[in-house]
Amino acid sequence: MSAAEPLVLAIDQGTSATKAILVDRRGDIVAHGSVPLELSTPAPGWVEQSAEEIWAGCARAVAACLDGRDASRVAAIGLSTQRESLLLWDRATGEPLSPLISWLDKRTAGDPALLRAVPRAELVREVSGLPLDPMFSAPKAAWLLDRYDPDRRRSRAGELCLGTVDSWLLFKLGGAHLIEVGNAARTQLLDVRRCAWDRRLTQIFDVPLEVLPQVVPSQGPFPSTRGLAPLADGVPVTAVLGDSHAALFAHAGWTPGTVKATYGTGSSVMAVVPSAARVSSGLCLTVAWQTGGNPTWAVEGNVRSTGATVNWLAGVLGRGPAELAELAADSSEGVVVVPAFGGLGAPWWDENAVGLISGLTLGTRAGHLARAALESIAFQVEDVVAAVERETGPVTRLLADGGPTGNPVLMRLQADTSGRLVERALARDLSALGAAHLAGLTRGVWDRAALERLDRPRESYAPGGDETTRARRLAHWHTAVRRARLQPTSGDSDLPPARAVGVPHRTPEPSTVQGAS
Ligand SMILES: O=P(O)(O)OC[C@H](O)CO
Repeated sequence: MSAAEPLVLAIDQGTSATKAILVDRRGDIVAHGSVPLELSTPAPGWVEQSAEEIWAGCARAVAACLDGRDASRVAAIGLSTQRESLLLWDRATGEPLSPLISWLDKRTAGDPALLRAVPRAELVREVSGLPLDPMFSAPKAAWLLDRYDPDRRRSRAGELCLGTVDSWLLFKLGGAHLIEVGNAARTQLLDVRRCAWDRRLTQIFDVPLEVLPQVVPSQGPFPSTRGLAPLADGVPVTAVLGDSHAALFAHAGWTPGTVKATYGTGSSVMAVVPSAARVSSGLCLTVAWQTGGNPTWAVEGNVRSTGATVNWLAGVLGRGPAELAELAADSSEGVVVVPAFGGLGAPWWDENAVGLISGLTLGTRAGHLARAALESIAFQVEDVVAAVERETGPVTRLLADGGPTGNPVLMRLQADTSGRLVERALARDLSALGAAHLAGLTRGVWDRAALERLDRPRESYAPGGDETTRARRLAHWHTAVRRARLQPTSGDSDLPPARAVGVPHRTPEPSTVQGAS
């Protein structure tokens, strides 16, 4: 390393792009690089990405970020990655045998790999902290092995490697087959309390232990860089975090009581909890990170469609997503959009919920629909925050990050809908920043006190309106959610059948998850 002030490089490998940032000792982002990433949808419900393209994208993002910079000043590297997505590769050749099956992929809904776990759903949930859902890695692992190693012979012989994106990048960097514990906690194969693979879960999904990576704490040890020009080989990777976990870390959400919401295609609401006690059925229990030997647990609720709803409606109306906020009327005039495009995630976890628009009249205009689409984001996030509040106690402020938070209409709506102070992070790329913060901490670029003091600029939105109006609006939303979750009765036999059933979840009744509403 040169004598000049050290810099930390962070790579955020996400679903739609790979970003790299360079962070100085004050915590300021001094350079960026970004490379878009393709998704392919070869069959209905299938979503794949190319593992080699992901690796190439990381290299290009790093090169773009370091362009014109002194690469020898990079003292440490942090990785933040999309989670749950999974691929299979050959250990000896390092060649991917499969594409990366995205977390968005629903191919395992109704597949034997997932259905054989249904009778053990309660055990799976208790041990892994996660409800059965095609989003998580375990059913993807079973699906991949059923195709590429049906008798599991090559898996048991140690010839194959299953891995999430962090595993893949670490393998490409240093040849070791590892997974960071927070990412492992999202596979549904980990005992979330012991932070170790669980034999009952691996048996349920028929995934031999030999094909799984070694679970490593969030500060490593990880391999150093190799082949990531213009970096010299040997720069240490000193932090790996799941992207949602990394955003919570960047918000300084290290203690119970701080709740963050990351807005993107979907949204993740997450908060650290004091212990790994059982959580309510609407939320997931996960490992936020493991530093200094101790795991920190968090509860998380994933909303499937937030930014995606805006993109969808903008497309339908022939507008750009940014125009939708300008188009939005001051009121939806009773129109409610329930964006259950692929069922509903937290806190409902209902595969069979259908997307709907309710409250249409002959007076409904595009502006009312635009308003209702934005409101659906605020309502869904609030449903999860209310569930988190039941686990952690009063939540008076909500820390927000992600692209859609740049929309002031949405942020004001969130504050008014939630009745909580919303504080939006002004820094871009919070997931990358969180990985940089932890990597710099591990490497001694800053100590804990200096990390706490780093500037975290925010913009605040105080809640407006009164409690009665808030409760009435939420009740109206929940009525529409109940309609979206309504199943046809046998008397509706002249109607087309409900779409293919995924996994029957035990879902909470609206009345039990509305909480304060
Ligand atoms: O790639 P993102 O930022 O949409 O995040 C994906 C999540 O990690 C999926 O759980």
